[in-house]
Amino acid sequence: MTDFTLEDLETIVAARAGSGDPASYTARLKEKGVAHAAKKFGEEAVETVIAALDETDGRLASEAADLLYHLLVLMHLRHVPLSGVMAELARRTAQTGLEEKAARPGGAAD
Ligand SMILES: N=c1c2ncn([C@@H]3O[C@H](COP(=O)(O)OP(=O)(O)OP(=O)(O)O)[C@@H](O)[C@H]3O)c2ncn1[C@@H]1O[C@H](COP(=O)(O)O)[C@@H](O)[C@H]1O
Repeated sequence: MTDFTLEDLETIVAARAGSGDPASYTARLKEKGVAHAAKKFGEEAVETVIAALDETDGRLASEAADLLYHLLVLMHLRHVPLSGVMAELARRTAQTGLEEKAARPGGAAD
């Protein structure tokens, strides 16, 4: 159990992205831009799927960690704070997932 939160990681990502430190992977992602960060996120998503289907729980946790880190970098580069995502998730708790899906534009349940 750890008390480390996604908000903590978001703060680290913001600091490292703006650090200009040549040793920082986050700063390097920022230099390469949103399209590159989005591509990296997509790669990590695929690796998470593969781990979910075929690998150990430990490997899945590791790939999920890569995925969440890359999501936070992508959100930072697009200036969308985690608090905005949490507010959207909080709003959705008022209904079930299928009700929320049906309420989306063109989102009738399948
Ligand atoms: N949580 C992470 C984290 N998760 C994954 N990664 C990096 O994401 C990369 C993913 O691996 P890949 O093989 O897909 O990519 P790669 O081949 O290394 O890189 P590319 O050349 O393909 O871009 C690895 O380099 C990992 O080190 C992370 N890099 C940083 N963090 C956090 O960000 C903090 C700041 O890191 P720096 O910005 O590097 O100081 C760290 O202390 C951590 O808390």
